[in-house]
Amino acid sequence: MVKVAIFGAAGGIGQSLSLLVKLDQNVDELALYDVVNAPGVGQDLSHINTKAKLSSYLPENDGLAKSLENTDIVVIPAGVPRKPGMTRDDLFKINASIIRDLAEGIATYGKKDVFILVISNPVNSTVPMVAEVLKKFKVYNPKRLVGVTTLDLVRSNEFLKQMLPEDKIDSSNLFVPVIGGHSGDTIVPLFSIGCPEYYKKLSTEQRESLIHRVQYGGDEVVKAKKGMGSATLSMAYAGYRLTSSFIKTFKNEVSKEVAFIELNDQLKGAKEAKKIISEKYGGSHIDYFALPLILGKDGIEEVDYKILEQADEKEQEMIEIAVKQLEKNIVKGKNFISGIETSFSA
Ligand SMILES: NC(=O)c1ccc[n+]([C@@H]2O[C@H](COP(=O)([O-])OP(=O)(O)OC[C@H]3O[C@@H](n4cnc5c(N)ncnc54)[C@H](O)[C@@H]3O)[C@@H](O)[C@H]2O)c1
Ligand SMILES: O=C(O)C[C@H](O)C(=O)O
Repeated sequence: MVKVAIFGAAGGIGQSLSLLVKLDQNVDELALYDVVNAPGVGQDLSHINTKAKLSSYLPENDGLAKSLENTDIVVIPAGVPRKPGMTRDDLFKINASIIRDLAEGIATYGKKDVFILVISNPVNSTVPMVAEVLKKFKVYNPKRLVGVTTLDLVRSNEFLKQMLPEDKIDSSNLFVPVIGGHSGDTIVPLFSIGCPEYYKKLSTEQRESLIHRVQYGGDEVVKAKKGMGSATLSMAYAGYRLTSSFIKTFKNEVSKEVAFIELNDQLKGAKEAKKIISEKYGGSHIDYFALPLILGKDGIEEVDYKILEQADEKEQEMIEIAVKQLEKNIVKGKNFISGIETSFSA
């Protein structure tokens, strides 16, 4: 039995992601939760003839608690998206309390071993926030919480293909690790490691333009949508890709993914990653970072820290820049929780 819950299921990402999860034959139950329209979206999806049983909830009548009953995986795309001219950090004001409240709900009503995937921005701050809430409630397991940065990998694969049309690259087969965080300069694509054979072909100008496009790909969509939101369809695809890797762990399948995680000593390779980030890149306070990881039935089984040393010279400079920004984002998320009393009783 695998049950997935989606918080913010009636939104732009939420609806498409719910559709993709409903189509997954490894899912037995899908619970939708939103402050608006979840029953409508749920009714619609419930007509699809796939295995997953649908349920949908609004906050009233203990909706949040019910959506979490026996839930194995919670995916969170709840909150507001950017408008042109905004940074992801500008979303903090509104999304921080939404994410805190949902995390308190998970801590209170969720299974102890639930997997939590956070999509809501700013990811660099919302993930530390969720961890702090779970720590406060003494239910935190660092192997089971990730921030979703998969869209950065998806974009890297696709933008590289678009830059080299003659090579007829199948971008669905590439794996460009994108490390660091999920905003601007904190997004560090490692093309030299993911696809050296193609990266070698690019001029310095092409490399710079490709990296910039990956770092600011989100802005392209925000601009094109002219105030009507940010990436939803590509994000649903990326979010489903990571969600499906978590779903597969219930069939004892192991996957390699990249996600934004706490570099907690309980994770194999995390201590080494922290040491390198501190000594080589000057990030002595960095305890969250997106890195390649192995996912298995207990969640994150291993973190690939070696990649931090394998990056080429330019990429190493980018990691150094990312670390500085990331530090501020992480502290901001943690401080938000430590400064506020919880509203649920533990
Ligand atoms: N991690 C990434 O790569 C990535 C990519 C794209 C978007 N995002 C982020 O995902 C979030 C959602 O984007 P979207 O385009 O789907 O926005 P949206 O406005 O279309 O949908 C958000 C949904 O969240 C719901 N919601 C608000 N408060 C809630 C609460 N307390 N509980 C449950 N649901 C609640 C809203 O009712 C809405 O249906 C944004 O913060 C956006 O920046 C992240
Ligand atoms: O750009 C945004 O605000 C949404 C998302 O983080 C993205 O990368 O598309």
